[in-house]
This record gives sequence, C-alpha cells and structure tokens, in this order.
Amino acid sequence: MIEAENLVKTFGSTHALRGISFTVKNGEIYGLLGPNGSGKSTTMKILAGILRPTSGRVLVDGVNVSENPIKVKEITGYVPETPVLYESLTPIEFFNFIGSVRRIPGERLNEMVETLVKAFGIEKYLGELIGSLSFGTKQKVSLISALLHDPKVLILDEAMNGLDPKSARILRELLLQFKGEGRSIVFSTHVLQLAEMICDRVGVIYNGEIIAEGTVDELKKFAHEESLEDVFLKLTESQDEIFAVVQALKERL
Ligand SMILES: Nc1ncnc2c1ncn2[C@@H]1O[C@H](COP(=O)(O)OP(=O)(O)OP(=O)(O)O)[C@@H](O)[C@H]1O
Repeated sequence: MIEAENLVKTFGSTHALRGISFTVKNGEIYGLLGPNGSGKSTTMKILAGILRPTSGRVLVDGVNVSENPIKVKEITGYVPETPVLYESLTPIEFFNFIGSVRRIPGERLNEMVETLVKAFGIEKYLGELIGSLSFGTKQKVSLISALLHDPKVLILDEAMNGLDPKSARILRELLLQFKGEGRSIVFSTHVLQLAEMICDRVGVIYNGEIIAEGTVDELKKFAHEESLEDVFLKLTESQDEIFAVVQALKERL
C-alpha cells in the first residue's frame, strides 16, 4: 500500500507539487494523468525515494520513504521516464549488477532474468553494449531490472514509452497479474485509452495539484463526458484552447 500525504515540492521558485495526497491499496492500479509539466515525474520520484519532498510524507507499507529509503527500495520497483542505465555494460552484466546490489540469490536471479528476457524478447541483445541499444530496448532493460527482485510495489513513470505493441501488451498483462497478486501499482501515462483499460482509479494532476480522482466511470459522470480523453481535456481546461488553436491553424494553412 502507498500513502502519499500532502506532498509539496518546490524547485527554487517553481511550485512543482502543491499538496498532493492519494492512496494506492494492495491489488490496485492507480493512474496518474496530467499534462506536461504538471508534476507526475516529481511525484513518482518522491514515491520511489529518489527525491525528498519539501514537505509531506510517503508511506509504503507503513514505512516512511524519507526516513527509511533502503527498506522501501527493497520492496519497490521504479521505472523512470527515461531509462537510467550503465551504457558501457551489456544487459546481462547490468542484470547481474542489480542482482548483487539487491542480494538476489544466483539461481533466483538467473530464473527471473531468463523469464523476463524471454517475455520482452531481448535475448539477442544480451551481449550488446547498452549504449548501442534502441530506446525501446533500453526501456525493456530498465523494466526488467526493476522487476528482478519481485517488488510488492511498482512505480512506473510512462513505462510503456517506446515499447512495441507486443511488449506493451505483455507489460499490460503482467501488471494485471501483479494486481491480482495484491501488489500496488502507480502508473503515469499520456495514453488515456491505456489508463482506461488497466487503472482501477485515476488521479488527474494539474499544476501540481490533484484536481479530480476516482474510477474512470466516476470521472466521466463527474465531468459529464463520454470518454476519459474528453474528461481529461475538460478538467485541464484544454478543450477551448484546442478549439482556438485548431481554428487558427485552419485560417493560416
Ligand atoms: N530538477 C528540477 N529542477 C527544477 N525544476 C524542476 C525539476 N524537476 C521538475 N521541475 C519542474 O517541476 C514541474 C513538474 O515537472 P514534472 O517533470 O514532474 O512534470 P511531468 O508531469 O512529469 O511532465 P511530463 O509529462 O512532461 O513528463 C515542471 O515545471 C518542471 O519544470
């Protein structure tokens, strides 16, 4: 379970988060949706213990992330928006490195690597330098490395980015399986159809605040809209702007 309580984050004069609270229960996929720059990655980094909040706190299974980041990292898998990997290692060297840092027993590590490498179809890249891999393959390496220790909690920041349709479907099925096993998953995405398909609840973040939260059906009722895309555009006050921009383009082109 993840409990984010009144998270505030400032970077100099930028108010990235203005008091964000939400809970992700065991066996729940929570979608964090918001326009560029609204504060999704900042929230994810704070949840993962990569960034400290200016104020507020995060509890993962009751453990305060700022007070005990190591304990939280033991049960958490974090996939950043952009893969952070060692470019001069091969994927297999990187997985072994992660395995030793996380003290995963050799046999278990080999088993996990074999299963996940096969699932995401990267067998032929295991001996190549990470620096030479495509963005999507790096993303798969990043995902696999976040899953090797069988985390109870998953924090996925636009994790489907760059994945081909087959791998995206595999990840989707994997997340639904994890949910069934009682794990907690926070998932940020700009792909609203995907959020509609897999999220039990979503939070819409705008200018560092959660402006609406609920199941997709609840949000549709609340906003009197038929699709999550229309709900999102209405809540983030984008509908009128889009109309004006499209009109201006039509007149000029
Ligand atoms: N390290 C930093 N230093 C200064 N400002 C930052 C830093 N990280 C984030 N910000 C600012 O905080 C705000 C929120 O950024 P954040 O990356 O969380 O948005 P986001 O919702 O993830 O955006 P995107 O959809 O584009 O990935 C933005 O104004 C951003 O410029």
